[in-house]
Amino acid sequence: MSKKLPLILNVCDPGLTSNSKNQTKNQIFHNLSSHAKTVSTDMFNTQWHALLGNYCPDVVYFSVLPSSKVNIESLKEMKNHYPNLLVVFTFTFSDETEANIFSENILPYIDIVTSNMIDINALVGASVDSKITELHLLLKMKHSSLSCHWLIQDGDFSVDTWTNWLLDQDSIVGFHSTYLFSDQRKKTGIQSETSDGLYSSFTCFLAHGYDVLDATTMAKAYTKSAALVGCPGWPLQIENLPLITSCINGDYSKKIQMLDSLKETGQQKTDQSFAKMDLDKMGLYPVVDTIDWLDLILKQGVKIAQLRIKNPEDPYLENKIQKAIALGEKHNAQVFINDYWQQAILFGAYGVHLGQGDLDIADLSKIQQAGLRLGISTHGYYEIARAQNIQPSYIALGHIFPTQTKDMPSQPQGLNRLNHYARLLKGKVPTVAIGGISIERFTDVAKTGVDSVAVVSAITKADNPEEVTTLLLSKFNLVKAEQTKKSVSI
Ligand SMILES: Cc1ncc(COP(=O)(O)OP(=O)(O)O)c(N)n1
Ligand SMILES: Cc1nc(C(=O)O)sc1CCOP(=O)(O)O
Ligand SMILES: [Mg+2]
Repeated sequence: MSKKLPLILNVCDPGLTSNSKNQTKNQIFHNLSSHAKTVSTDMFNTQWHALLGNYCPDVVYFSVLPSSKVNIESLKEMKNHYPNLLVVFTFTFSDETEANIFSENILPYIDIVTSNMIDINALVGASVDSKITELHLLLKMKHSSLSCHWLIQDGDFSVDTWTNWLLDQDSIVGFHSTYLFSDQRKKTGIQSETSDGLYSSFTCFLAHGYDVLDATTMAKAYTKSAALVGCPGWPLQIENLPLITSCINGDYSKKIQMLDSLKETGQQKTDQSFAKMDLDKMGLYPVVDTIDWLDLILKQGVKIAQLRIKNPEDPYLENKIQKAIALGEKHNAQVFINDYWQQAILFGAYGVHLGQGDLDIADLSKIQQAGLRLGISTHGYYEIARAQNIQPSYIALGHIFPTQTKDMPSQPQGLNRLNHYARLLKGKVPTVAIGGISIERFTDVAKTGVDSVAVVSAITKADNPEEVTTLLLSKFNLVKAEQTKKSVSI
């Protein structure tokens, strides 16, 4: 059965529905496997009910001129009828009155505003050289303008750095890409062309069901490859992911310098990569919470495992970490310690596994300088881009299926996305799939090409854990042997 393509209702001003800008947008929708129905603002105003009634779009995308007359009542009724429908609106500033109409009447019905830095500065009365943190504060002060997301296009021709900012009430995230345009393209106003490409591809990724952070990450990757090669499809090159600087859901007072200085300098990728893994020893990756479990699985021949103790008050924590390291050495296996990076360094562990939240707190340089491997959890493209900037020893991709082992704030990724992630990262950084991977699902997960498949309950809840461990080891080896055979015969 073929999968239904996501649908975008593309609302443009009359006269713009058939121009070349719109052709470029339609090309992007097509390249990114989305359907778009393009209608004029007039048509939206008078017929939105019929347009949405036939079959409901995933996103309504308004890319209209400042003079455009989007009917506020229609917008309001639409949002009341379809509260979950995502509405993206490109804001362009014309004058103070238009800006106030936008803020007071249109903004409450929009989920994501896309705009450029100059127009946003004008909207909030900021000077052109305002820092992003100042702009964020001004937007917060202005009405309830940060109840939605703002995707802002910034850029500096002089250093070929293209930055987008994603703002909401408590967060500032910077997405930075550096690439060269020819002088000719610069002269012909490439900036607006780039914003259109970015917003249109962003809308497609939203329509595919990605959240705003993932959709922005992918739109940046798409527009970079469009600038470099012309007409790309689904982004598959890790080099095109943006560099990311962020302060999510928190007080950014300690990060002001890092967030603001980027606007002038662009961010440098860290020049330290973490120690490499032995790829031949990846494969079945059990994650366990006791030394007994670790002993059991290592005795079955497992060569990569993790000690994950979630009680930091455990009186025997240090002793257990030391035992885990010793067991790893005895069995010549790669044993990672979850969370406790200081103790892992102190006792000379093979590696440490950290989550995204830990990345802001842990001293990554210390871990890297001590020669420990680093594994990082991710749950989508944004976190992958963030992890990739750190050049870890492996990237974990979770959670693939619903899991009972841990409360997850994110949605299960599924095999389709895992396939994309595995292709994106193949040969660049080793990958580990985790989350809800049962014995029955194990082979399908291994077939995506990930380097390791991590399991908790498949082993720890099994009637016969030794037997299941050897079964999963042999399942992985079988898939690997088939993949090697295929790659040799190609
Ligand atoms: C291999 C692997 N992948 C992901 C995780 C999850 O780590 P984290 O996000 O830090 O969450 P906790 O495990 O600490 O609850 C992992 N431990 N191992
Ligand atoms: C510890 C953990 N981290 C996850 C992530 O997605 O980051 S999922 C997970 C639990 C995996 O357990 P099970 O194999 O029993 O589903
Ligand atoms: Mg952790």
